[in-house]
Amino acid sequence: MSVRVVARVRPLLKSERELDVILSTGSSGTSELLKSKKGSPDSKTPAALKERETIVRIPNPKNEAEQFAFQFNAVYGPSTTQQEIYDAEVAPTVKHLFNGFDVTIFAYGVTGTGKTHTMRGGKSLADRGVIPRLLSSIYRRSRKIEKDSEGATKVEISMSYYEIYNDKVYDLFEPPEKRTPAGLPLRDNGGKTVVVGLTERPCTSLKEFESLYDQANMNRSTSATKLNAHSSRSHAILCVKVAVTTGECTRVSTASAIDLAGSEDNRRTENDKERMVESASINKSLFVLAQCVEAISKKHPRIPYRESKMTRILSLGQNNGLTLMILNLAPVRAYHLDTLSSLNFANRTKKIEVREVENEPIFKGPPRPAARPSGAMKQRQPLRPLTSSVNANITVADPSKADEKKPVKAFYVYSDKQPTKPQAAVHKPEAPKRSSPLKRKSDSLNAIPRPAKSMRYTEPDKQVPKTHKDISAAKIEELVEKKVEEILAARALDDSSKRQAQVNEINEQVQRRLELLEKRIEGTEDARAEGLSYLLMAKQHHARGEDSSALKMYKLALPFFPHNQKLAAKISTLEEKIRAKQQISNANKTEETYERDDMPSVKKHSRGARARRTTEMSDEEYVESEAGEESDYEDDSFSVRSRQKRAAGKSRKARSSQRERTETPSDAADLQNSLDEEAHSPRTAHLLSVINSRDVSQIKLLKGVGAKKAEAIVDCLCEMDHQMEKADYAGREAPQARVKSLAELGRMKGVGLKTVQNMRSGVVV
Ligand SMILES: Nc1ncnc2c1ncn2[C@@H]1O[C@H](COP(=O)(O)OP(=O)(O)OP(=O)(O)O)[C@@H](O)[C@H]1O
Repeated sequence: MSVRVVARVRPLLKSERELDVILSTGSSGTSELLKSKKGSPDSKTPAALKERETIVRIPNPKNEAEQFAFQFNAVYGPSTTQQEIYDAEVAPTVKHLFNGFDVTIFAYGVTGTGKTHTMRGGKSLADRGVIPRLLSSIYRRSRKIEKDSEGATKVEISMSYYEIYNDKVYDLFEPPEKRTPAGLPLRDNGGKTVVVGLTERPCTSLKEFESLYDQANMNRSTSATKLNAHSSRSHAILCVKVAVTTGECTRVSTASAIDLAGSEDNRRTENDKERMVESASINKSLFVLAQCVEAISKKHPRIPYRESKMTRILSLGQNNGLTLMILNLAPVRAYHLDTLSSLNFANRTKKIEVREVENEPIFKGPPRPAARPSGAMKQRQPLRPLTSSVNANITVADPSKADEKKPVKAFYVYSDKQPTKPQAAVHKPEAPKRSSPLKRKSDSLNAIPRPAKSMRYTEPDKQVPKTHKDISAAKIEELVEKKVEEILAARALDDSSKRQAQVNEINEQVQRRLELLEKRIEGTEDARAEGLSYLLMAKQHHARGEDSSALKMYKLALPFFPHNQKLAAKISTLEEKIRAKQQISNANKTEETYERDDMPSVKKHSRGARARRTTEMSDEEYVESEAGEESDYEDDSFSVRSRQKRAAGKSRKARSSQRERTETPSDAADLQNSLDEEAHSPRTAHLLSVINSRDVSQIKLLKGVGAKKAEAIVDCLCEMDHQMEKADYAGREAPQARVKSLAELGRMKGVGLKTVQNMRSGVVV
């Protein structure tokens, strides 16, 4: 069965106009624009909705007269309520979940198109999204099953909730302070990707779920961006495990509800540095997802799942069960290109075939008292060698026949007649034993032999006594126990302890090697992500015409892609461009100097006066406002003259503004002194670090600094680099120039001491 893809078009937001609606639905003859406003139901009644549209139309951006049509399993218009979309798309999957099928529901779309609204929804009953409604149905069905079976069937529900933020996995049931910088590792386990060390919380009622879920959502990374006041900065994955136990047979299935972060066009978001890094990571993972979908639909032998944690976890086309994708769309022109690319992505996704495989039931001994943990107890994913091993052999789920089958299956588990097939013991759904991250079928080209599992399997004396205890009540377990004891005794006779020590040693070595390998792989992935984020930032600087910053970013990206000729070419082109710009500006400066030297009013200045002039005249505001006036040339006497003018009391207004802008030598010295005193305060350190970051978006946030001044500062830093390279490094690449003191900052072109003080006063540490 292929992935079911439905589109949901959100209503217009307050800031959007009906005029800008470009999406329509229906066949070409009867196509109707999707433009109802939030809260104003359009002409469609719920009954009409049952006929369900399946086509979305969007104009060709290059030729508006033409339209592209995309067909999905269903299309929901702006007036569709949360209840309607749940009833039509999600409710039917609940019965499959209880029949042992895994269900995956994910929302995909550009930022601000309604993914979180669809998945989580609002607080009111009517606004509740897919997730709370799904949980409500699960609890209702559980109670019904338990009641109908008069207690013979028990349903246990537990859940884990985590986010993938900047390509790192964090447990949302844990407070952010407990997070480690590297996040939680992933492992492949029996064909499924599992997160190691994730908290799994038992959850017995809807109320309990709601409080857990709300609390966990507070740990989720969200921020305001220009396009969405509550933008999700991470992909959030909620896994609800449903275990239905009848007698000794347990069937476990999982519903995964995924709220993906939305792709972002950073030319529109105006993101700052931190948001930009998040955005780069979000865009990268969505790009990899698109590549995976493309590779699957084109039947490529290699699907690049491993290139991002999100795609590894989502494993589209690899997971069994039912998969539903809700494509969220905004109806307006501002999203035109993004919507088109989402529609193309969804169009490819709908062709992906998923195996509709039912999870096999797990055969257990009598339920243990600890099987249903209560309260907020933290339950790590358990190791269950027996259940999984038995599970691997079971074909009949009928509990009445279970007794007949048990001895044979249990015997299989611990018999040493089949030591060459250790996989049976390892292929269990919930035992997160270490396994190679290179295991996936699609990555088989890169796969390396993995002796680890067989080594682990041959540790019977570590596993068996625990399992003995677990199954000692049943007759069959006595048989198994006996058999195991016989085997152990035989091994003991055979100097088994010596062998065991060897096995342990090898096992540890293998484990260490695997860890090293994983670290190396994860390290490479992290490095690549970092490199990509530099590239993205470089592109964004470039697009804004900030060539110097773009060049810096490209240079920072270079070590991550050392053999990328395109990147090297880009860097040298930019260098050329900047050099040419500098030559032009130098030439202009020289011309200006000549002109000034030629002027009769220009006097030779004393050293102190010249320094003062630099200080006074370097303040950009001052230079701008006084441009063309006499002060340009009469600086040495300027402050004295202005005092004289003040005394004469002429044109007070004009002078008072001039007074504000003009520093007397002693004012400048005071200012300089106070800045020197503050030279090593945390505030100064922070200010200098912002300046030295060369990040225009950060610098422009400083008090009294606008975009232009910020860019001028970065340009000035780049010019300093250039001068250092020329003067001290004979044209070789020099380390980045840094501003080391406030005085130095004040000397920069277009800054000035007053500006520095202004900037500094606005810094909060
Ligand atoms: N079907 C809808 N009905 C009413 N309001 C909606 C609907 N869909 C989205 N909205 C509103 O649109 C805004 C953006 O929605 P939401 O935060 O869910 O977007 P998102 O796709 O999750 O964005 P991001 O990827 O940035 O997290 C919110 O104010 C939300 O209330």
